[in-house]
Amino acid sequence: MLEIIDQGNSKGGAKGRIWTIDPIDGTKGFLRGGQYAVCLGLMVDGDVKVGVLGCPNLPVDDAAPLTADIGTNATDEGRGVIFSAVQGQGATSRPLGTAGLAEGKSIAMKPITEMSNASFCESVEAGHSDQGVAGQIAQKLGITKPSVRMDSQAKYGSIARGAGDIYLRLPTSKSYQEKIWDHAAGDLIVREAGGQVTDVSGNRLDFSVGRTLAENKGVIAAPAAVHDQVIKVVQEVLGQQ
Ligand SMILES: Nc1ncnc2c1ncn2[C@@H]1O[C@H](COP(=O)(O)O)[C@@H](OP(=O)(O)O)[C@H]1O
Ligand SMILES: [Mg+2]
Repeated sequence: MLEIIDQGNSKGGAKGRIWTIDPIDGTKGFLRGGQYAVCLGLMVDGDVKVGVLGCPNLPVDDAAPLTADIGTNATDEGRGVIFSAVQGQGATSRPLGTAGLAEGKSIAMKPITEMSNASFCESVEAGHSDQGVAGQIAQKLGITKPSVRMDSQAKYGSIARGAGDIYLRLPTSKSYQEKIWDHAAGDLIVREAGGQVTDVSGNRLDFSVGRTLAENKGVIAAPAAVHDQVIKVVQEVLGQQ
């Protein structure tokens, strides 16, 4: 078993087929009974081709309102969802219940017609994303609803199915490099659901440079139609830091 685990030592990079797996993403969420995700991504020549997120504590219902304690009151039948996407083929969600896997249905991001009605989705852990800066960005965009804080790539799945609006991950340190297994699946699922996923500078996440997203800082995922508007304000606020 240990030998098999030790085979997961790929350096990543721009050539070949590489699987990323995060068996428990959102470890803190798993420990506190909140959100966590089992994450799988297939990259070919540094491009994400397949993404899968198993979220056992999210409700099956794509339309369930997104709250920090989402899923806690759901029954066993009503809880557990798998998000998946294949490049060029859209994104789906399917129930992951006690009865096994059910049929998938197509998911799409929710259009934001009024920015003031939108809300952010961000990490529970203040050390993973700068919540103070997120507050300033919200204010500049005219967003008044509090951010929904949840652990793991469940955030990507939640905005991809239109339950949430915008996912912000704002660097808390200059040196931290995001890991490819924390983002590969979510990046593809959101883009296939009609979203745009970039770093804080508006550059696409680059999965071709190794085990980390060394060329990127932070993550901004939003419906394609408003992504530029969000990046502009992110840049303004970060420029003032
Ligand atoms: N300083 C930091 N900035 C951003 N992400 C960090 C970080 N330190 C750890 N992480 C990553 O944040 C992930 C959880 O993200 P989130 O806050 O969205 O739930 C962790 O995954 P694991 O829980 O798999 O270790 C870990 O890889
Ligand atoms: Mg992780």
